[in-house]
Amino acid sequence: MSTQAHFIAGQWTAGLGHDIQSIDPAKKAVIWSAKSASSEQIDLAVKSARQAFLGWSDTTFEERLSIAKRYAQLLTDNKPALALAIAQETGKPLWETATEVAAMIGKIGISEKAYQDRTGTVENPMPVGKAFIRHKPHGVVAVFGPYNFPGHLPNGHIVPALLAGNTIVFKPSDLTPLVAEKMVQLWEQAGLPAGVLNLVQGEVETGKALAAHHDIDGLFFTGSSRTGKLLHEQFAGHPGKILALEMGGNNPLIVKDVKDIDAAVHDIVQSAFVTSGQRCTCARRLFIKNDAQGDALLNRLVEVTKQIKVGQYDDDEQPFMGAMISKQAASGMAKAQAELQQLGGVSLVELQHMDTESGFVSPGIIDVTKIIDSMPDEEHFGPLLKVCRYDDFDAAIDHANNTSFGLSAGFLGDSQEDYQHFFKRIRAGIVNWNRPITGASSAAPFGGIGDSGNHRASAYYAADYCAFPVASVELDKVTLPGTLSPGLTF
Ligand SMILES: NC(=O)c1ccc[n+]([C@@H]2O[C@H](COP(=O)([O-])OP(=O)(O)OC[C@H]3O[C@@H](n4cnc5c(N)ncnc54)[C@H](O)[C@@H]3O)[C@@H](O)[C@H]2O)c1
Ligand SMILES: O=CCC[C@H](NC(=O)CCC(=O)O)C(=O)O
Repeated sequence: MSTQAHFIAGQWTAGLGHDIQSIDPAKKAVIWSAKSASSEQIDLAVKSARQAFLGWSDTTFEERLSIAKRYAQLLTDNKPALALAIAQETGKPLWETATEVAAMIGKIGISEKAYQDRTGTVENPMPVGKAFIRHKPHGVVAVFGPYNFPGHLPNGHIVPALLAGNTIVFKPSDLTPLVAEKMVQLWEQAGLPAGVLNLVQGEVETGKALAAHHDIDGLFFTGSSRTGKLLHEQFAGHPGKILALEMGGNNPLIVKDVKDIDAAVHDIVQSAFVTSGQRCTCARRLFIKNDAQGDALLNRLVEVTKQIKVGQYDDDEQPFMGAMISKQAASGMAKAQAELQQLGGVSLVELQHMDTESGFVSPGIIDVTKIIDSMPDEEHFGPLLKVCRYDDFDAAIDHANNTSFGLSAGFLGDSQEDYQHFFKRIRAGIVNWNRPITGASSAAPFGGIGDSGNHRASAYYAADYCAFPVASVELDKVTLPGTLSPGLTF
């Protein structure tokens, strides 16, 4: 339980807003409760970040890095406790939340390299003087996190933003306040100066108030396309503010001519159902060739899916899938399935909301071949895979591209020529061959096109949106040029 839920100007403070709480969706227990930040407290958090900015941006990169390294060490020391908190708030199994903490630790080294590589200083000789390319932090930035990776994804904005010299007001998902609190406590222990990282907790209205604050210089957002678009509209007319949007997807996976059916089924399951389908990169639409091999693959997929273990995050024998984030999210998936069935989709494995008071759902597969042209282009953020049978490879690629999103896409097939054909035509920011489309590397850019992002990829390229470039030509004395412009006399 937490009462002092907000971290403003280096002090843990009780909220002055309304009651908020965090519920463990697997055990159905309240695990955190507090009061949200009031608009005055949000204002104080921005002011504190503004006050801390000059001092923080004046520190050297090495000084900032040494604090980030201490934070990485504290993450390592506290790995089991943080992995448990993530599991409790999200329902994700412990095997998976341990990998989330590992990704958070890995982010520090990767961001250090990315900072040097993408935003370091370049010096070029000139006939007179020198030319420099350097980078400066934007100032005060707001970081918004989603619930599905409550540690790793905000961490993916916070670490590079701090290394670049920005100060931050962090607004985590209202579904995962406990993890945010623990993260910020570790930064505090690592020795981050007061005001450099502030935490305000609350629901949508907290997000709205922070996003609307006149004194933020930018906003780094990971979340749904719906919210991202609202923020984009809100930032219209403010070209001076940097907005990085990491949003959802309606990601396709095409299978064609694979020899090893089990290997393909493995990659499909890993793409569609890991994290109970709650990854932005999860496969939502699966295109399978309409032939005997396609039939065999689909039968095997159905068989394996029915055997997927769903269970408690702390079960001794770990499940593949834990609970979804909330009972509402789980019933939302059952509703989405019912709507697709109503449109003419045929369930091959029915998704079940296993206990309506919890977030547990079993994975589902629905054949949407007959409604592929009429079904809504929506991200159903859970373990429901839509299957479409195709006769023609190019038509399958056209269908795969028939979405306003463009985050991840994959091809499973043994022909390199087919993959190259697919690669040329498919429109997405992450395109994989014979690998799951989830599990993207932090050492690569991560972002999508269309409704999936605004061309500010995160992960390795997060460095790019955390600083702006400054070009300088410099000479250590004011000097008359050797050759004067025509018409000038000295
Ligand atoms: N591309 C990526 O990197 C990526 C990664 C993870 C998740 N996602 C996407 O995130 C979504 C799931 O996360 P979510 O449900 O937490 O997203 P969400 O959009 O509901 O919430 C994200 C954050 O925005 C805040 N927020 C919500 N409405 C707001 C508003 N009107 N104004 C200001 N702030 C507001 C929330 O409180 C939260 O902190 C999925 O769509 C998923 O695909 C994308
Ligand atoms: O839910 C969306 C993120 C999914 C995750 N992507 C990453 O971890 C990107 C790498 C990074 O941000 O460091 C995935 O692909 O599974």
